[in-house]
Amino acid sequence: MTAALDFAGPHSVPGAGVQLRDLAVHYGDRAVLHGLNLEINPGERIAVVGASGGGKTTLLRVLAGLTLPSAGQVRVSHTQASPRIRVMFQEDRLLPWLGALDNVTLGLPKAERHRGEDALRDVGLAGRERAYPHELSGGQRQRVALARALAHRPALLLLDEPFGALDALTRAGMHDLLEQLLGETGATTLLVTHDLDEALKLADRVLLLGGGGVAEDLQVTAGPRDRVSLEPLRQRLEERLH
Ligand SMILES: Nc1ncnc2c1ncn2[C@@H]1O[C@H](COP(=O)(O)OP(=O)(O)OP(=O)(O)O)[C@@H](O)[C@H]1O
Repeated sequence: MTAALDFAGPHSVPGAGVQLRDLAVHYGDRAVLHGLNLEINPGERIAVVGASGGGKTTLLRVLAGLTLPSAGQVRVSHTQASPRIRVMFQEDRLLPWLGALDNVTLGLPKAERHRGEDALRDVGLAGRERAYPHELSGGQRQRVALARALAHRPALLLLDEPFGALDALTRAGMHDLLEQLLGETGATTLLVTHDLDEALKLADRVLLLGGGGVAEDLQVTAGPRDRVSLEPLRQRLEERLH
């Protein structure tokens, strides 16, 4: 009998720490990010919000190693020499010619492929291992993408508007699922979102990007995450956003 979450529990990988010092990213002569300093503790769950074009995706891409900074330092520290970093995008980015299970285990070392079925079960897709992406709904495809990210046991999990293309109901279900699964992994998580409710539900700390750097760095206090308790935080973020 395997544990409910094979990628969690005593064998889960601890989260990575992240340090950014004086980070700058220029596109041509335009500085999208500049003088950005940020420290993320291992296992923290961060949401990044901010005006459109403010550099949220750029920050995520720098952490993923997909965009090279123009200046500054990026450090991802971990007990392992090469901590795994996984990214989940708004589009599922599944390979259409592979079934769900093969999509999840793609790129996993042979000895770790057994985790694929457990991961699919944990996202509610037991029995759909052989289904091709075109046979699944948008929400189910994002579940496969989530299973794929988690089956790799990342030390750093980067989520770029992962539910942005889903309808409200499916999205709410994905929030519950992600909240549960993140609680069971040690991964440090950075979620880029336009949705303040999503940010306040899933994160311990919300960063508002603005003016090229971190304009607000707000801790989401422990306790019930109901609308009333979160209202002051939400208002502060709303004011800064508009
Ligand atoms: N590869 C690129 N080349 C040139 N400009 C780019 C490139 N990638 C992003 N930009 C520009 O940099 C700015 C920041 O983009 P980024 O996608 O990081 O912002 P964002 O905060 O994620 O925006 P949104 O909320 O709309 O997704 C935008 O003006 C964008 O057009």
